[in-house]
Amino acid sequence: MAKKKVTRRTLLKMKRNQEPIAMITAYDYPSACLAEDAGADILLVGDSLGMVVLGYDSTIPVTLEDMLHHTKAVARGAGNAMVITDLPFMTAHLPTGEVLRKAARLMQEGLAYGVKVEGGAEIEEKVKALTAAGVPVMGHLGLTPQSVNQLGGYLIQGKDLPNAQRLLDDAKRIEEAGAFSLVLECVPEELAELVTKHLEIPVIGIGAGRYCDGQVLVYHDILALAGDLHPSFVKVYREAGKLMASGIQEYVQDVKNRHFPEEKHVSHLKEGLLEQLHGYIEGAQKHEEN
Ligand SMILES: Nc1nc(=O)c2c([nH]1)NC[C@@H]1CN(c3ccc(C(=O)N[C@@H](CCC(=O)O)C(=O)O)cc3)CN21
Ligand SMILES: CC(C)C(=O)C(=O)O
Ligand SMILES: [Mg+2]
Repeated sequence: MAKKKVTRRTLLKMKRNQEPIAMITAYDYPSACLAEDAGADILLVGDSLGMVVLGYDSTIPVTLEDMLHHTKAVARGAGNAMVITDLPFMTAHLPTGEVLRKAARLMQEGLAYGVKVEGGAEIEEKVKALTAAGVPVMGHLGLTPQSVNQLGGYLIQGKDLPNAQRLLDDAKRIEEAGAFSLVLECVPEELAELVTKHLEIPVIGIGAGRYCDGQVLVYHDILALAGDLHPSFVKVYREAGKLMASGIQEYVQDVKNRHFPEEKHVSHLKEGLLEQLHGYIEGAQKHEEN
């Protein structure tokens, strides 16, 4: 577990000291407890939960109510780690009052520390408004999965000069709008390094190479727990999915073969009680006959 409550100041200090920031997604109480106990600095309640937990094939259908439900559970498992929740699809493009109200619900009801918002210049004013209202904002640039239908797939971003320049400009604008950190997803390592050096706020990469201030991966990806998605930036640390599948298969077979439950899993009636119950049943049957 991180020694002290992680705040935006902790993360700034880590960047200055070149101490890597470890972030991982968490979606419920047990995943939050495991990540917290492992010493993760930030738990991200990512809208990827739509794909790895709720079974949708993108993050687009995920609602604020979904995010709230999972954020509450994660907050109960988080000790010192910072809990950040994704604003779901379209939220940041609503009128400012509505954006503030939704962010407020994630903090007041969900107990999130702050929110993460996908986008650049087009959401700059919303980042300013959130920041002014006391909502810590984490930006998210590069591959922004909520725009998958617009982007044409989960593709590496910022590969040519105009797109790389736009990413650099967006990053600076999001920082200047008040964001306390930035996620950079699926961009070439050299570009991510430039952004990281260019910004004062911590940059946390996913598929963005080795030179960001921190890294984030999806919980289910590092444990090979789910999904048809196998992004090339993922490192599988444990084949937990296989372990779980074999355990569940064994249980089902044990039930069908009557190998479960065994004597040690059962309780028994006290001496004599069974005979009394037999007598009771016989008495009831006689009563019915009469
Ligand atoms: N399980 C999971 N892990 C994630 O990292 C993740 C989600 N779900 N859902 C929401 C988004 C979608 N993400 C993705 C999904 C696929 C790729 C992917 O396969 N990318 C190709 C790059 C293709 C190219 O441009 O060359 C890759 O090979 O990594 C990347 C990010 C990241 N997020
Ligand atoms: C992959 C991370 C950055 C994310 O946004 C999510 O999990 O939803
Ligand atoms: Mg997300």
